[in-house]
Amino acid sequence: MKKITIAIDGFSSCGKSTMAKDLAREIGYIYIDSGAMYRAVTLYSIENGIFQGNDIDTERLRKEIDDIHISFQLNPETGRPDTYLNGVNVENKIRSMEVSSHVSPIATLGFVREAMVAQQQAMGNSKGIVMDGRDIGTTVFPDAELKIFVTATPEIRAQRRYDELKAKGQEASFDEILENVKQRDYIDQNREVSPLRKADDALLLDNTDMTIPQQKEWLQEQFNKIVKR
Ligand SMILES: Nc1ncnc2c1ncn2[C@@H]1O[C@H](COP(=O)(O)OP(=O)(O)OP(=O)(O)O)[C@@H](O)[C@H]1O
Ligand SMILES: Nc1ccn([C@@H]2O[C@H](COP(=O)(O)O)[C@@H](O)[C@H]2O)c(=O)n1
Repeated sequence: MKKITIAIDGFSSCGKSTMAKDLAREIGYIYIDSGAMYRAVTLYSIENGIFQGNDIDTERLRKEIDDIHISFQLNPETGRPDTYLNGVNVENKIRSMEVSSHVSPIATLGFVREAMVAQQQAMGNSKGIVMDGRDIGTTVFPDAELKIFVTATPEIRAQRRYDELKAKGQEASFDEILENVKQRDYIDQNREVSPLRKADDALLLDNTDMTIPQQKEWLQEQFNKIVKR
């Protein structure tokens, strides 16, 4: 069967990667979490003194961007890809609130986006890929055969993230998560380069009142429609 490219974009914490990973596993495609790449650049910047408080030393980051190598390796325990930064597994570190609260300003920088988009396009050049993010259907793979744009209310998204952190035994504040979700949405939608927006040819999915199995079934149906055409 011919392989296609699947782009899943949308607001933060709305379930993009949950849907994308499940579909990729079912259909035997590669799954790439593009947000993890921006998170890895952010972690690098935090750990290497590129952040001074909330200020970014953009000139230093520009010089060092080509030294930031991001890769993914399947974790046999979770069955999901873990993110590696310069050869080190940073999957847990990049999900911290510290990284979440610094990532969107890093993702506004044109040279960072250029470097990430080039790597993402190289990962998808043989098709058979499901990639989720903010600009996959608009910039990274504008010719993707299947494009989805996911949304849900900020409150439900914050609640899902809060439940996830609690289930992992991590400290979490619902208000802090809600604030972070709203702030990232604002920065992502209003940046100059590749702002978050629905591609004209993307299908809209509001999953506020959907369960994980329901959204999984919906996505599988959309995939089936495309490949059976
Ligand atoms: N329909 C749903 N109902 C309830 N919980 C959900 C649903 N979809 C996803 N979740 C849960 O919501 C949380 C966020 O989902 P996920 O990480 O897939 O979102 P995301 O859009 O990829 O987030 P981010 O943009 O921050 O990477 C996870 O704990 C996931 O299990
Ligand atoms: N294609 C993308 C993906 C992500 N971002 C930025 O990274 C942040 C973290 O992404 P998550 O998917 O892990 O939430 C996100 O808030 C965006 O600022 C991006 O710009 N483009």
